[in-house]
Amino acid sequence: MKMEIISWVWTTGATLLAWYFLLNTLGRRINEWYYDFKLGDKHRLLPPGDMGWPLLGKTLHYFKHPHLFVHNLVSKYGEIGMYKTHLFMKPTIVVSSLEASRRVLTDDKNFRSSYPETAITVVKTILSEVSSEDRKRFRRLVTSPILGYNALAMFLERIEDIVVNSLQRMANDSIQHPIEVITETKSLSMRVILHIFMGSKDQNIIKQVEHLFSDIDDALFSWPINLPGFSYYKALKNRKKMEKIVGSFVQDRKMMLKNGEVLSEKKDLVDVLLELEDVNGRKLKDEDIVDLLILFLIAGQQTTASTIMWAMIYLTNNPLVFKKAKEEQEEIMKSRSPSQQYISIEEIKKMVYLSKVVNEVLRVTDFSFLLFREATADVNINGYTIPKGWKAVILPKTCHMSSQYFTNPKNFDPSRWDDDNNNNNNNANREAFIPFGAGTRMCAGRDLTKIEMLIFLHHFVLNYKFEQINPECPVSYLPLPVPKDNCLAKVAKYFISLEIYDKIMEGFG
Ligand code: HEM
Repeated sequence: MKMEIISWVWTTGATLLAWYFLLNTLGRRINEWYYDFKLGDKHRLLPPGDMGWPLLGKTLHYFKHPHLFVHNLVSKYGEIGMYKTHLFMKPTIVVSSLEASRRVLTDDKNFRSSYPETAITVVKTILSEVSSEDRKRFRRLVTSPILGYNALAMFLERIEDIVVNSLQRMANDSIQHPIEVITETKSLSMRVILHIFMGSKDQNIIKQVEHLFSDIDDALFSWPINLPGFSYYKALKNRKKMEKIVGSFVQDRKMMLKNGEVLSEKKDLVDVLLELEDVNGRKLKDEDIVDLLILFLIAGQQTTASTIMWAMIYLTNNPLVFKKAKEEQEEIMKSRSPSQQYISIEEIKKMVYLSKVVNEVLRVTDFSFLLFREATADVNINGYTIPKGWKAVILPKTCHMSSQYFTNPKNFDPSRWDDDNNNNNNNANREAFIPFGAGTRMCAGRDLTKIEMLIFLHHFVLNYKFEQINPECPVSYLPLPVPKDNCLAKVAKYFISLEIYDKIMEGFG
C-alpha cells in the first residue's frame, strides 16, 4: 500500500511537471507563431528576441526591472541593437544601439509617437494630434517661452525663490525628523512649473492643481480600466476637475489681458500662450492651454524631481566633485556686486563645471521610461525589419551605460565632459547622450530642467549638507528611479555652525 502511494505521488508529480513544461514552452511560443503567421515571409527579417506569453508578452518583466529586461535581451541574443518582444499588449522591437535609436527618433516619416493608451488619454496632448508639419510649427510656438536660456531669463528670480524656500524648508524640517527628499523635490519641481505657467498670485489654484495632479501622474502606465477603485478612473476624474479649475483661470487671465491688467515684465507662460498666434492669425483654444499645462506637469515634474534628488546623492557621495563644484560657485559669488540679489543668466553661463555635473547626473540616473514610437511603414535597419504597425521602443539609459560610448560607464565623473578631455579612463560620446530624446520630439523642458538644477545645486553646494538615513536602500525603478524609503535623509544648512550641524546629525544617528 505504502509503495503504491509513493508510486502515485511520483507519477502525478512527474505528469504535472511535464504538463507545466509543455504548457510553458507552448504558451511562450504561441505569441511568436501568431506574429510569424501574420507577417508571412517578412517574419524572417525580424530581429531575434522573446515574444513572451499571449497578451501579457514581457510587460511584467519590464515592470519588474526595466534595465535588466533590456540587459537580459542583449546578453541572451548578443549586441545586435534590436530585439523583438511584446509590451503593453503590442508587438514591439526594443532598440538598443545608438545608430538604430537615433534613426527611429529622428525619422518622422516612418515613425509616429505612440504611447500606451492610458498615457495618451490622460495627457491628451495637442502636440501629438496635429500633422507633422503643423506640429513642428506649433511646437516651436508653444515651447519658445521655455526653450533657450535667454527666453528663460524672465523666470529666473521666480525659480530661485522657490529653490531657496524649498532647501530652507528641508533644513528646517530635518531639525525635527528625517525628511523624504523625493517628496520635497517633487513639490519643488511642480511649483516651478506651476509658477512659470500661472504666476505666484494664484496660490489657491496652485494648491488645488497640486492636489489633483498626484493621482493623474500615478495612472500614466496603469491598466486602462475605467471603473471606480482603479487608478485610471481616478486620474480621468481628476483631470476633468483640473480642466475646470484651470479653464476658469484661463478665462480670468484673458479678461485681464484684454483690460491691460497684465504688465509685460510680469507675464506668466499662460499670458504668453494666450497671445500666441500662428501664421494664419489663429490663437490657441482654452482647452489646448489646459492640455499643455497637464503635459508640462506630467513630462516635467517627476523627471526633474528625481534628477535633483540623485544629484544630491551623487555630489554627497563624491566629495572631490562636491568640492570642485563648490569652489566654482564661490568664485561666481566673489565677483558679484553686493546689490545683486538673484542669480543672473551670465552667472548661469559661468557654471561650467556644475553643468558637467548636471550632464553626468542625467547620464547615470536610471530613468526607466521608454520612448514609444510606431512604424507607419515597414522599416529596415541594419538588415532587420520593424514591421508596419509594430512599436519601436528606446531606453536612453542603454546608450548611457554602454562602454562603447562611455568608458567605464559606471564611474560618476563630470570631467568626462571636458572639451579637451585627455582622460582616457572616462570618456564621453556626446552623440550617445540622449536623456532628452532626439529629433523633433526632443524634450521641450530641457533648458528649464538644466537651469532649475543649476540654481538648486548652486545653493546646495554653497550652503547645505545632506545625509541619507539608509544609503544602501534598494531602488524602485518605475515610474522613475527612487530609493524605496523615498530617500529618507537629513539636510542641514552650513551657517547654523558646524557644531549644531553635527548635533543634528548625531540626533539621527
Ligand atoms: C530631467 C528632466 C527631464 C527629462 C529626463 C525629460 C525627458 C524627456 C524625453 C526623453 C522626451 C522625449 C519623449 C519622446 O521622444 O517621446 C521628453 C519630451 C517632452 N518633455 Fe521632457 N524631460 C525632462 C523635463 C521636462 C520638463 C521640466 C518639461 C516642461 C516643463 C518637459 C516637457 C516635455 C515636453 C512638453 C515633451 C514633449 C515634446 C514633444 O512631444 O514635442 N520635460 N522629455
